[in-house]
Amino acid sequence: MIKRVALIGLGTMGPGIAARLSRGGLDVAAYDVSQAAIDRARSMLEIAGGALDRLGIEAPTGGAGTVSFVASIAEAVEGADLVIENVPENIDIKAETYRAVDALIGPSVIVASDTSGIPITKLQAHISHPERFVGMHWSNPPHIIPMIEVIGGEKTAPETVATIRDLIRSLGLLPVVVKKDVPGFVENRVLYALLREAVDLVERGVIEPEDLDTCVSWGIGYKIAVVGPMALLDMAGLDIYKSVSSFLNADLADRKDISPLVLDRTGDGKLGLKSGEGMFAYTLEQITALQGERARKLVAIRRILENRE
Ligand SMILES: NC(=O)C1=CN([C@@H]2O[C@H](COP(=O)(O)OP(=O)(O)OC[C@H]3O[C@@H](n4cnc5c(N)ncnc54)[C@H](O)[C@@H]3O)[C@@H](O)[C@H]2O)C=CC1
Ligand SMILES: Cc1ncc(C(=O)O)c(C(=O)O)c1O
Repeated sequence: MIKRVALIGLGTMGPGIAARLSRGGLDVAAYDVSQAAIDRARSMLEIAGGALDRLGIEAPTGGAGTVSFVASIAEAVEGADLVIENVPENIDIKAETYRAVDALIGPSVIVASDTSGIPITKLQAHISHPERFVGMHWSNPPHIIPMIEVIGGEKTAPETVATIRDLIRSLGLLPVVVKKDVPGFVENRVLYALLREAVDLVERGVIEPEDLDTCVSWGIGYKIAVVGPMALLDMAGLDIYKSVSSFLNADLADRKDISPLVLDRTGDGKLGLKSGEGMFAYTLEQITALQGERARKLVAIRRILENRE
């Protein structure tokens, strides 16, 4: 049974994951190399807790778990049943983290990565018990989005996948087991197909960025939360999809490299909210307001989708 979790990496994803796991009754030992990240994570925990309250997510009968911030990987993994790695999406940084963890844990401890899409088979090569290594891909913001992908690599034992799937279920979340270890798994393959087309349309001057967002959010986005793509095909009619895809598929963006628009912005340090400018420019007040508004609306929509409103 999983009761104690070591969480390594407290950037964008870590604090929300810690908040959700502890609300579900687990004890989390959280570690980051950066003191600034730890300080930020402390305040994020409180904000995430507020969102969980508004979602009506209560602690189990045994009570909520704890979150403790610790000063080393060794302290984090001590007594842990599960290690969740949340360090940057860079195979070298992840591999170094696994090597550090590997030397400190017993063979029964499961190591999970929140990688956005590096194949699990590649990552598990850096650990001495690859059968206990698994992908556990949360979606941002992780304390609010209930779906989590579970991915086994070539050497992952089926029991490891089942343990993580059951843990997610026991927390009242929605596990989706991905059957093949393809890059990007499923969520990000679909998201990145959409993002490639969206960036391409803006880059080619087909539409302004603000109008692209209105089109996708109020068109596809609004309905896709209610009707998934497979059900959408049935509602539209497969005959329509057949006709449109017969001429449209050949015209869709299919670039294999990173778009010049994204390379230019990142080259200028324009990374989005974290740097104050990306596709759009933001003041500090706008960033705070935007994050609050995102949480408020996602909570409200989730309550409706769960038939709780
Ligand atoms: N940002 C997103 O929307 C999502 C990201 N992910 C994935 O989750 C992982 C983490 O992503 P983010 O939170 O966005 O990254 P981030 O860059 O915001 O945070 C990473 C954190 O790891 C820390 N770190 C770096 N090396 C470390 C080490 N050796 N030991 C301990 N801490 C270390 C950094 O100080 C930083 O606070 C990545 O694999 C990413 O692809 C998954 C779902 C969504
Ligand atoms: C742009 C982008 N990339 C990756 C992810 C992820 O799920 O890993 C997300 C997300 O929203 O969670 C994302 O927006």
